[in-house]
Amino acid sequence: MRNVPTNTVPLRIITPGARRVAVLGAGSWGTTFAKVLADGGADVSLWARRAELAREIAESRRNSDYLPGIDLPPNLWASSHLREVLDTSEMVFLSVPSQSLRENLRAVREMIPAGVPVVSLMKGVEKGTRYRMSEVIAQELDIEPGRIAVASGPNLALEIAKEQPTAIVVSSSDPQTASQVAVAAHAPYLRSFTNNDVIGTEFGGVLKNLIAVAVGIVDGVGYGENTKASIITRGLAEITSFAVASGARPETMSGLAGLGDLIATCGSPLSRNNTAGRLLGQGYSFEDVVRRMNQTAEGLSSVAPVLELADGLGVDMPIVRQVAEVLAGTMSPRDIAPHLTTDGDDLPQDEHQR
Ligand SMILES: NC(=O)C1=CN([C@@H]2O[C@H](COP(=O)(O)OP(=O)(O)OC[C@H]3O[C@@H](n4cnc5c(N)ncnc54)[C@H](O)[C@@H]3O)[C@@H](O)[C@H]2O)C=CC1
Ligand SMILES: O=C(CO)COP(=O)(O)O
Repeated sequence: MRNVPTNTVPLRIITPGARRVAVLGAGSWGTTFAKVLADGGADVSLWARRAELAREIAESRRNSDYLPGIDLPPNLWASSHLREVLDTSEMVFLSVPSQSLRENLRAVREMIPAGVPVVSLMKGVEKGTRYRMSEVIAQELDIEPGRIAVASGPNLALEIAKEQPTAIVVSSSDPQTASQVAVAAHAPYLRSFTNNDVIGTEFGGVLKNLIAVAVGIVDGVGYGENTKASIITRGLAEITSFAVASGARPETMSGLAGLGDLIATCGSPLSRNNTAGRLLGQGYSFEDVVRRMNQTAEGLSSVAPVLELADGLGVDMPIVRQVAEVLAGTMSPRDIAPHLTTDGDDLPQDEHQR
């Protein structure tokens, strides 16, 4: 990170008439999304946990640890003080690691302006409780579901920060909230769609991470495109079964938040989940992988709660189960070929059977 003087006061630019939005979490996605919102015309305040990062963003318009080489726009301001960031905001976006969401919400509960939409940008499930992020938000902020939205899609942060065009879907049970958020969450390089399938949109983002870990594992082992394509295809069938059994619509899983994100995450070395899998496939232990990753790989935390949910739903998830075994060290990465592995009792299996 660049050294910036500590005795200067970052300036916040206020544009008359501009929408004022807050983003909590200044990692790669929170900062990129703050840029999207600012490029879409909003005045954005971004909360960074570390004061030196807030200062770097506000003064140098850079987040050099997470988004090296990216210039941030002048209407994006940052602070490490939650109250300053949330004050007068008309919309709040949340982008902290999923396992820390509940504690962060407890800290801001009293500061979020009444009646404003609250939007999850996160792709995880809470360990222990197995709640989706929108459920944690509803519980901790005690707000009606129609005020909550989730946004998901093929959204590798660094590509978007470089203004490479992509799309995202904003979902809420209240179509007005979804539209309001989608209007704010756009930029010349990011097109926002809407839907009202919150469960599918959220689970799409969670589940594709697990398939990306599996693809990373076989990549690390040295297997080629057939293996990866088979895992992606059977992975889509597996995550669709899970999501539909949870109440999602199947078409959401073939949309941006499902198939779209699956392709992006499974195919890119920028994906942290894919990278974590590749390290496992190369023989690193789970502990080594966690030590080497200095960014959030949500899939590693979501495996256990997703499998617990699958058990309750009676849905078989062979790929995710084998990822769990590799993580636990009870299966060699070389043996992960979930589309091929069977005890033989259930052959032949109809490809379209769920
Ligand atoms: N990076 C990406 O391309 C995308 C990420 N996401 C999702 O966004 C969420 C955030 O991930 P990233 O920004 O990528 O992670 P990151 O690892 O880049 O940044 C996480 C940020 O949270 C901070 N943090 C760590 N522990 C915290 C705590 N206990 N309380 C508050 N802040 C804490 C870190 O200091 C860091 O600034 C995840 O759920 C991820 O799945 C969604 C779409 C794209
Ligand atoms: O969600 C993402 C892309 O849509 C980012 O994936 P990773 O968290 O694996 O980097």
